[in-house]
Amino acid sequence: MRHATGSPARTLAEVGEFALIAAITDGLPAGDAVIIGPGDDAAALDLGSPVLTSIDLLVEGVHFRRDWSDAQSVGRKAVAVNVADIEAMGGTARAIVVGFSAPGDLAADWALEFAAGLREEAAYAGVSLVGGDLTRSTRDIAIAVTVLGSAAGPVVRRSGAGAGNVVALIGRTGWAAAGLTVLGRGFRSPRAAVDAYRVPEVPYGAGAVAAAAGATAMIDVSDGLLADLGHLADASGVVIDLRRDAFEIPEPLQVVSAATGIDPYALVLTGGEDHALAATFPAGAVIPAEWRVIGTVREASGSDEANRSDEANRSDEANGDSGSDGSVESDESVGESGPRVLVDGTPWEGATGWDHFRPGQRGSR
Ligand SMILES: Nc1ncnc2c1ncn2[C@@H]1O[C@H](COP(=O)(O)OP(=O)(O)O)[C@@H](O)[C@H]1O
Ligand SMILES: Cc1ncc(C[n+]2csc(CCOP(=O)(O)OP(=O)(O)O)c2C)c(N)n1
Ligand SMILES: [Mg+2]
Repeated sequence: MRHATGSPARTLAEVGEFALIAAITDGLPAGDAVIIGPGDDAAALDLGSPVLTSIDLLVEGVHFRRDWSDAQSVGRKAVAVNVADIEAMGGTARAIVVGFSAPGDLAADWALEFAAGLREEAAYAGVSLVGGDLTRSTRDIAIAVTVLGSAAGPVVRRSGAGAGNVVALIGRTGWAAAGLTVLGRGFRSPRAAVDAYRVPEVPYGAGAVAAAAGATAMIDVSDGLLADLGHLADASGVVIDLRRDAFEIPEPLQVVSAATGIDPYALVLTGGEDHALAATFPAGAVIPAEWRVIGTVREASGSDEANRSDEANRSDEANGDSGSDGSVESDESVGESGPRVLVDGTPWEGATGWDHFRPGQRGSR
């Protein structure tokens, strides 16, 4: 793609908006859902129905840093985190539109490598890039990806979990948080954890398989397993009880835990950004291959119900908010407000996941 913008050292201001659009869209492949791709006032798609759509933003300094992630990884992540939301509905992502905003002095190469990352992950995930928008920003890079998808069967909501269901998980948890933690402390290893932070390994295709297998509720794990299952439990009006011994601590997480003193279970249970899928299935359902049963669903008691939308049971421990001083903040506010997600029958003390506007929760830059 570099040919369209000339020398790699050129800035966006030198390249200009339309040459950059041309460089991004030149020769883009289009899937069979695409009627009109980039280049007109809107794209046209034939998705059948229903159409699933979702958007996620990636903001420099909040979701990524240019010194921690290369542009191609940021492009791949921008696609992956969005496709994960369609997976979590039991659907199949078909198309994305991408908003990209960057300062004029950004190296054009960064934008082109970002676009290459978009293409790479889009091809891998089976989605077509059908449009977008470019603007200049005053300082930081911001990316907004909207994804469109279709569902062959009924869509799987967060609200369908019932007492007696089993809870199952596919994909990794804790890896990205482990990577973010070490990057926050100035290290680049273990490499597998840092790579997981840069680009999540989304279990593409697993959402539709879970839907076909009768999943009653589903969510992707962006903020942290306990936090996201809390959203699902909240929407379903149930309590989820996880079994700690259902979780193995993979080797890179053992290394990060040993080096930092962070509880490896805090990483696995509360670390965000791996975009695993968590779903509930009826008791006795055949759980699809590669899903691991991690817990059960039970009825909310009266006091649980009264506190249905109370999210006091959360904080930020495993999301790499270890600060430059290396300290880990925790939240003691679990208590009278019955938490909706338990571990071995007990409320989790402290971190359940990431909350952008929580005091002390921040992306560093
Ligand atoms: N600015 C907004 N306007 C309308 N809906 C929003 C906005 N922000 C979030 N939502 C909706 O709130 C729900 C939860 O958002 P979020 O936690 O970001 O979901 P996810 O983790 O799946 O990306 C989603 O249905 C999302 O579409
Ligand atoms: C530089 C940097 N600091 C901190 C983080 C950690 N972080 C940022 S957002 C986030 C949670 C997931 O992002 P969000 O925008 O909430 O995704 P959504 O739930 O909407 O899918 C985490 C763990 C990061 N990825 N990069
Ligand atoms: Mg979101």
